[in-house]
Amino acid sequence: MRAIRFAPGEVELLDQTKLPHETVWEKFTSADEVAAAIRDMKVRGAPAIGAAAAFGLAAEARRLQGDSQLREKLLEAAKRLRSARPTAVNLAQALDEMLSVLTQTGDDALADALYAKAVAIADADVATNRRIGAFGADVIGQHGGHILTHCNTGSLATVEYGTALGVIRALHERGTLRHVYVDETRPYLQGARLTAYELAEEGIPFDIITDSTAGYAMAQGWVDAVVVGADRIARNGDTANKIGTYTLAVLAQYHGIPFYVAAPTTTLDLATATGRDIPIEERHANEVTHMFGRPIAPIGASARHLAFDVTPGALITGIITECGVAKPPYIESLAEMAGRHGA
Ligand SMILES: CSC[C@@H](O)[C@@H](O)C(=O)COP(=O)(O)O
Repeated sequence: MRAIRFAPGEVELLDQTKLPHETVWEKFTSADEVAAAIRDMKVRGAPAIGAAAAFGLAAEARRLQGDSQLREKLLEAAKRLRSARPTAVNLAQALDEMLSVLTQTGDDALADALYAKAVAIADADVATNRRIGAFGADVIGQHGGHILTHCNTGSLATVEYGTALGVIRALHERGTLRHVYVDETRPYLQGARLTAYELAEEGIPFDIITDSTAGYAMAQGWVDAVVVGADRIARNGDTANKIGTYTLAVLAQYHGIPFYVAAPTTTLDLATATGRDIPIEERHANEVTHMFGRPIAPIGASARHLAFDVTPGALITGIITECGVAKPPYIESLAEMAGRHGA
């Protein structure tokens, strides 16, 4: 399953706000259109927004071909794409990679070179996720086959296969997965709408649970391990991920259940010392007070929608990357993973 299709000068995104009941592809031919799609969460998930932004910038270069201010305009477009969502570092990371092309290529070849770079970013993501899946299945398979996950980290959140959901897919492929508990993930319901959709397509057994059921599920012994994705991982292992992840990690520790993060090394932000320095996106309160455009709270009720929280590295059993599984102390093991990636 893929939610991103591309060709020179355009990128098509499967509108994730409409899944699972409507399958609507939208075509974009400019960076600003893609930035809006990222902001509106038509495409979401850290690696997926990185890849979408890369194709958005490539499309912009083709649209502006022949413009005397091509480079300045591309730099401005990259800024607007970068600010579409602030927490997922993959977005900035993919754009930095794209902009590195500008210094190596003349104007005439820029559109082709940027498109080729975007394709390389997308292809690398798929290969990376397969490796995360294999490392993750090795380590999580030891704990048992009942897994709890949060948000959506699958093919829809990446280019294909997924990170935490890639681990779950790999466990299923090996025949060791027994059951998945899927947090519904208020308020955008990425678990209930998107993860459930992907698991159903694969024939993987699962139950959706409300986010607040996780503690009871753990206390009942239903959960052998938790695996989640990440939007940004600081140098010390502190991990920003979908709001509610921190709560799960605290619950997992209380119940003695291993808690894993699965993420590509492109989600590591070693320039950021701790989770305190990670920018946390706050989205419109309407997303909490309304559902599918209809009010569920008193009109005018005040609300806050923090899209992510930060789980301290101390609560994380291991961070599964495509270069291996980092274990505490993360200051050392994450630097080693980044080094292996660069090697
Ligand atoms: C492989 S996706 C990893 C994370 O991006 C994912 O867990 C998550 O928090 C997504 O948040 P979203 O707000 O849906 O973009």
